[in-house]
Amino acid sequence: MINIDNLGKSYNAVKVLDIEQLEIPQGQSFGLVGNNGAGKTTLFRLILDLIEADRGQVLSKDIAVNKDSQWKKYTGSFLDEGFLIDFLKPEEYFKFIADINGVTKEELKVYYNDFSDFFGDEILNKNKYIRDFSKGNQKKIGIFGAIISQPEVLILDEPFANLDPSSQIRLKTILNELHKKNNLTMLISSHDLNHIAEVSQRIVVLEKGQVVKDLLASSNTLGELEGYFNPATSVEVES
Ligand SMILES: Nc1ncnc2c1ncn2[C@@H]1O[C@H](COP(=O)(O)OP(=O)(O)OP(=O)(O)O)[C@@H](O)[C@H]1O
Repeated sequence: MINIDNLGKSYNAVKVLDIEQLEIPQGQSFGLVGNNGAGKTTLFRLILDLIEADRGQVLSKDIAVNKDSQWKKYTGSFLDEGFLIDFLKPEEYFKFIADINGVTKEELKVYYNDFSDFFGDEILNKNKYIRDFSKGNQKKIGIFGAIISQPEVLILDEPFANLDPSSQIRLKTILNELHKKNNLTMLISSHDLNHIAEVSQRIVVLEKGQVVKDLLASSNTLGELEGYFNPATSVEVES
């Protein structure tokens, strides 16, 4: 579904991404972890053709994302608040995205209903511009915006950050249900190893722009990740 081929990006002669080969098959829930500055957002920005690679390419359904924009029709994403239109109210923003993607008013109403627990009483009918919402609520608006089009591919950068604990739990349920129901290909980054382990079938660790671990989820995944990020706590896992 998404193929990364010999992809490299540097800033000021410093390599920030260097991935020879990475394939994310259709329907996989793919978690991306790594310390600050490891290159997670850079990878997502390259997949979404928001920045230009120095070398290599990203293919979505075998077509280079920087050569053809077909992928935009089936890809939903939210990386940061730059994706929002902050002088709109949430409903105006959602309608804008719905209109672009041919989602009807009725369908949008159904999605509002599906997301009512996640939104709480904080997002809809507030008569407030997106810029005036808290960081966590802006994140909820962005995540919902990415999902409205019912994409085949969903890319979210640190979706759990800034959310309160109840919303984090609800988001995990939403993502797992979407993944299962729609055979969604899901790319999610997070600093929270527990969360990422709960929503991913596969977890890749980036370090200094390189893939240093590529794990298929199992009962040992969390322990392996904790061992990697904090070797002092590493415990031998009996097989
Ligand atoms: N526009 C830019 N100009 C210069 N350096 C950049 C630019 N964008 C990213 N970088 C650098 O690239 C490296 C990777 O950044 P990136 O944001 O991809 O990391 P990250 O893994 O998402 O980090 P974090 O977990 O802190 O969000 C960092 O060293 C960052 O400073």
